[in-house]
Amino acid sequence: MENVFDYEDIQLIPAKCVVKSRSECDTSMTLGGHSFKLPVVPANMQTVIDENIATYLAENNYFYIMHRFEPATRMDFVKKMKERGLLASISAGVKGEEYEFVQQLANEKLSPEFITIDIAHGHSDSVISMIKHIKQHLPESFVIAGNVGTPEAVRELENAGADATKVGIGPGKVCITKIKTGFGTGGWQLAALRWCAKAASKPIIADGGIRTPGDIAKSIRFGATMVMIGSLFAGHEESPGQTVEKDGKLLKEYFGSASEFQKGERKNVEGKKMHVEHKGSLQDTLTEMEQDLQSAISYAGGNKLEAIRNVDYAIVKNSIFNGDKVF
Ligand SMILES: NC(=O)C1=CN([C@@H]2O[C@H](COP(=O)(O)OP(=O)(O)OC[C@H]3O[C@@H](n4cnc5c(N)ncnc54)[C@H](OP(=O)(O)O)[C@@H]3O)[C@@H](O)[C@H]2O)C=CC1
Ligand SMILES: Nc1nc2c(ncn2[C@@H]2O[C@H](COP(=O)(O)O)[C@@H](O)[C@H]2O)c(=O)[nH]1
Repeated sequence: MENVFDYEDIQLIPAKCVVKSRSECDTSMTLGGHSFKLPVVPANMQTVIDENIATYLAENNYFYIMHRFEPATRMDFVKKMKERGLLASISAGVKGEEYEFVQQLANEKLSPEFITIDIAHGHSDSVISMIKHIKQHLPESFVIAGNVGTPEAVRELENAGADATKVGIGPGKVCITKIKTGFGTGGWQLAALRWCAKAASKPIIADGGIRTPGDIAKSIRFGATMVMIGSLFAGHEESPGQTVEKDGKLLKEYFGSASEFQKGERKNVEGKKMHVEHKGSLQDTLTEMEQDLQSAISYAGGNKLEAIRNVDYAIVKNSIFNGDKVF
């Protein structure tokens, strides 16, 4: 590992503008042969996405990944999305019952367009075996596997058949993996992304640690095809987390998928619960992200997302915020 840095340590360097208006800049991207408006996906967590949000995103050409924490509803969810002509994008784990679920989908000829294998330590035989199981029974599904934090892991999961890998162990806002285990990419997620992206031959999804819209552009610069975001999406009026009022201010609950709140027990806890500011509508945030990304593309000197991939950058260690509050 040579240079180690994170989002706040980097600034992208502007190139000459080639557009007359930022509205000319195109933020769309493709994954698995499907085109989406933004290279952004809300985290597959229970306080970030539910069926209503998934449907809204699918109807409006945004990528989504439904979480896996209400397993009994997944089959019906896939059916409903298919009946409406919408993309079905679900998550799976690696335990025994998940193998049966995949088999059941295959028996019913229900092939979700996207399946994300979502476990904490994705560089494992259990994930490799699940990738192979999905590819055997649902060969049409695009498989995203994770989470990982090393080039070796990216290569192994790709070789096992994963169509994309998800990078990020512990950079999340409600993550306590770093504190509980001493491991992860928390604090150097952007450098880990670059490290992994250099080894990847398929798309990478950068997962966790995004705190500002500018971090999306930085992720693209360092090799991400898509960026998964939890905390910035958890506070909307549509968000599934409970709304609470504190000192006259509206807040929304956001908890980790490995938190005691999610698990219902205090075992192998690697996540916590917090409250995030109530932010209004989800579409407002998506629109703001699109505009900020259009602006980023213009600073990169192009009119498409790809322009960001080649810009120069400066490492300005921990100096960006200088105590300023961005939002
Ligand atoms: N991105 C991140 O940094 C992290 C994300 N998470 C999220 O939390 C949720 C729960 O994750 P997870 O606990 O993996 O899911 P599960 O509870 O479904 O566990 C999946 C399987 O992997 C095993 N397992 C989990 N962690 C390890 C490990 N470190 N070494 C060996 N085996 C392991 C589990 O067994 P057993 O429980 O018996 O060990 C279980 O059999 C997921 O949504 C995940 O994305 C959790 C932590 C980090
Ligand atoms: N270590 C843990 N990571 C978790 C947990 N629940 C979710 N996550 C990861 O965080 C990101 C979202 O990060 P954010 O910075 O955008 O808020 C999410 O996609 C997961 O990968 C957890 O309990 N522990």
